[in-house]
Amino acid sequence: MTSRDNEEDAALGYHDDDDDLEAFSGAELGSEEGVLGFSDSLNGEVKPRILLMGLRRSGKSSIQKVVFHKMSPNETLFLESTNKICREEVSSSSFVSFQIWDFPGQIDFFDPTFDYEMIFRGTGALIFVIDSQDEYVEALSRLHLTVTRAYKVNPDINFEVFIHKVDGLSDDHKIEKQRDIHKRANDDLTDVGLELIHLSFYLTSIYDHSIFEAFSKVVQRLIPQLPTLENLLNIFISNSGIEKAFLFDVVSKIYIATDSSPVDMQTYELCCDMIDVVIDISCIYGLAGTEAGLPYDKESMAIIYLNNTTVMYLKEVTKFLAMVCFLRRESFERKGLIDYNFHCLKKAIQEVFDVRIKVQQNRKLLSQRRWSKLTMTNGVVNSPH
Ligand SMILES: Nc1nc2c(ncn2[C@@H]2O[C@H](COP(=O)(O)OP(=O)(O)OP(=O)(O)O)[C@@H](O)[C@H]2O)c(=O)[nH]1
Repeated sequence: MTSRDNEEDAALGYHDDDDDLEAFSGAELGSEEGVLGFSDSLNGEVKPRILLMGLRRSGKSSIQKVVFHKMSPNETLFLESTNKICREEVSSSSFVSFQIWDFPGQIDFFDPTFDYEMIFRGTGALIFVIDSQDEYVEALSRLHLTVTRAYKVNPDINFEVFIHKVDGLSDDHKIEKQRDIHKRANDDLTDVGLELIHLSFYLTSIYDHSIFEAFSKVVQRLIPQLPTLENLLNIFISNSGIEKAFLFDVVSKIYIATDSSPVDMQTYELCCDMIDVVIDISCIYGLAGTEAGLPYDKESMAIIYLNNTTVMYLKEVTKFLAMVCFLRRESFERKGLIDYNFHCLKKAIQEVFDVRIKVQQNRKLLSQRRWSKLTMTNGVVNSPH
């Protein structure tokens, strides 16, 4: 934990969910022969922060538990109200690596012990959850207050609004609610001359895949390498006769990149189901007796023939990432070509990671040099560690 973290903890009295962290221990960064090894170089990295905010009982903790802890939606009925800020590290891969802060219901911005400036300064995305099954007037005024405060401290935050619990609404009703919330929230910002602030809206529910899809978009916007990954996937599919390809984080089923053709919900759901099948079968029949963790490795791959002449193909990319693609049966006859192109794609992704690692190392070196200069001028010669 960095000194900055310690400072923040003291300011917040936050609570590190040990169990939660344990659940992710298998998904921490680590190097292993044959897989991308990122641990050393990224240890000193400050991870982008995602804040989960919203009124009490809007569904914040449920979202976190369902997406990152595989909790079944029904179990969330028994979740207790959060009364402290819960912070959790998610480090499934070098690309998907961030902290989630789950806030208890209302945050009092006027409480002097709550240093919101410090919190917003290091934030990458702020997710504001609105319960669509409830009256949302109060939620909208909270959203406005939160967004305007956060924007003043850090204008680079991505503001994401989850119109949540839409499972109880008809399709027409959903669209109507989204339009109304969108209009009111933007009108409020325009009234105070802050129309520059961009809010993104998502209709979500923990009872279907919409919450995973929305979270995927939130995470993607925090990945600086996204355009490069998209480009690589475009090149890959156009040279392999593939119709659609996704790069998935296997643990959370968040897709961190896809080619530039539009994503439809059904395709995304099929990919999630395929990952579940692969992991479930591997849990039962593979890797017996090995240490607990994800039964997913270099050999992991799966082919599913659908009854509409489409083939789904899953292959391991890194310890935590999988490529899932859709193609026609005729195209799959050239599996050799696809595998060769996949090999090139994997190498290219490795290079993207390597550049990131070099940048991180340079930053680390630079800060070490600055540190030693500082200690020398103070007449103390200490090692930075
Ligand atoms: N129908 C429906 N219920 C949901 C959904 N998400 C969460 N809930 C329910 O909403 C209730 C409140 O969820 P929590 O996750 O505890 O809400 P919270 O925002 O963390 O609440 P606080 O900790 O008090 O701030 C629970 O009973 C959940 O089962 C959803 O997508 N659909």
